[in-house]
Amino acid sequence: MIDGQKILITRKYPAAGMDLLKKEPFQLTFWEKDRPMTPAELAAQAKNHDALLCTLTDRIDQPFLARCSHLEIISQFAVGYDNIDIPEATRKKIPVGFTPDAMSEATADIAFGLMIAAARNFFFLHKTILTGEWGYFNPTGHLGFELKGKTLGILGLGRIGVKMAERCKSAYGMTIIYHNRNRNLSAEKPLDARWVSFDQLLKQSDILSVHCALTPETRHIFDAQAFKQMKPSAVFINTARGPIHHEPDLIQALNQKQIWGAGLDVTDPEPMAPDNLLLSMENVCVLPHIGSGTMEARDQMSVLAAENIIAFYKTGRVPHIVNPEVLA
Ligand SMILES: NC(=O)C1=CN([C@@H]2O[C@H](COP(=O)(O)OP(=O)(O)OC[C@H]3O[C@@H](n4cnc5c(N)ncnc54)[C@H](O)[C@@H]3O)[C@@H](O)[C@H]2O)C=CC1
Ligand SMILES: O=CC(=O)O
Repeated sequence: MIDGQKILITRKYPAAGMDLLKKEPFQLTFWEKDRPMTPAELAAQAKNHDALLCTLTDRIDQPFLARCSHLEIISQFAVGYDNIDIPEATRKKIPVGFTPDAMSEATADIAFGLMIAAARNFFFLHKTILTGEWGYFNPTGHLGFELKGKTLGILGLGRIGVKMAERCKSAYGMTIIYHNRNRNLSAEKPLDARWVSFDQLLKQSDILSVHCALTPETRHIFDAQAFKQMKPSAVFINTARGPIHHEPDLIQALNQKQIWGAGLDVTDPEPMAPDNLLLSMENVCVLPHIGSGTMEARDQMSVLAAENIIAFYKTGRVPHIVNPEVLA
């Protein structure tokens, strides 16, 4: 039953979901600043609240949970939840909600866009106009490559990976290979996709697009050893989480031409420093974590994050939950 529970809302989230919360008899606290709270601010605020609506810039780690074990629900505005210590929240019996599929199309669009942008040097060539280097049409300068018929390798063929594969198959007739811990049998047939080992994914992909969660297993899975196995003509795309690739190793692989280029929507750390070497490289395109950055996706994320809290207090259930065992 909703009866004046205090909800801490850690950022400015789209009105679509916040209006749903405002219609209920909650006591809402909105953090009005444009920056995230520091860990100390977050813990101090959360101490006086029953529930938290947070996002990937909030560190919900063991020290935070030790201070805030009274929280009744944590509702994450994102599908990725690597900022939350899920085992610890589960031990403390705190249900964690998230917002799956709200941004699958939007994020796949960014992966697809980065693939074309890196294959054709979009960002670097844009800068040559700004610096006055665009002289004449150059028959041999800054040539990219075509995507038709190439092999797309996906690490993590889940909700977003499938959308990326669909785009590449229908636009360019690409061959789809993927690596997951468990095969995605329902996606294999429509995509004509083939499961391969991680090593084979590295060796066979012309475009390698990352769509798995950041976990201890995937952290720095793209390191010097991995890049060495890739084709010198390959493009590496990461729209999942920055720490999945080891940035110094990626820079070295690009410098040594072990791979052809990279398209990144995520970096480690975020934000990336403006003087980062990757930003001056010809075949590299970097975006500031905007995979879910459409009005449609962000509205839907906001609605799902609000609904998770409302449903929890009305029914005891969380429609989109990371740790269902807490409510079992
Ligand atoms: N750039 C952005 O703004 C966005 C980034 N993301 C990131 O994308 C990730 C994926 O999102 P969804 O597709 O919705 O998740 P999902 O759970 O549907 O798909 C992830 C897939 O990765 C596979 N996987 C997990 N661990 C693996 C491993 N060690 N090796 C190989 N495969 C593994 C899973 O089996 C699953 O098929 C999120 O966790 C998030 O970090 C999500 C949304 C927006
Ligand atoms: O990075 C965004 C997310 O939803 O996860």
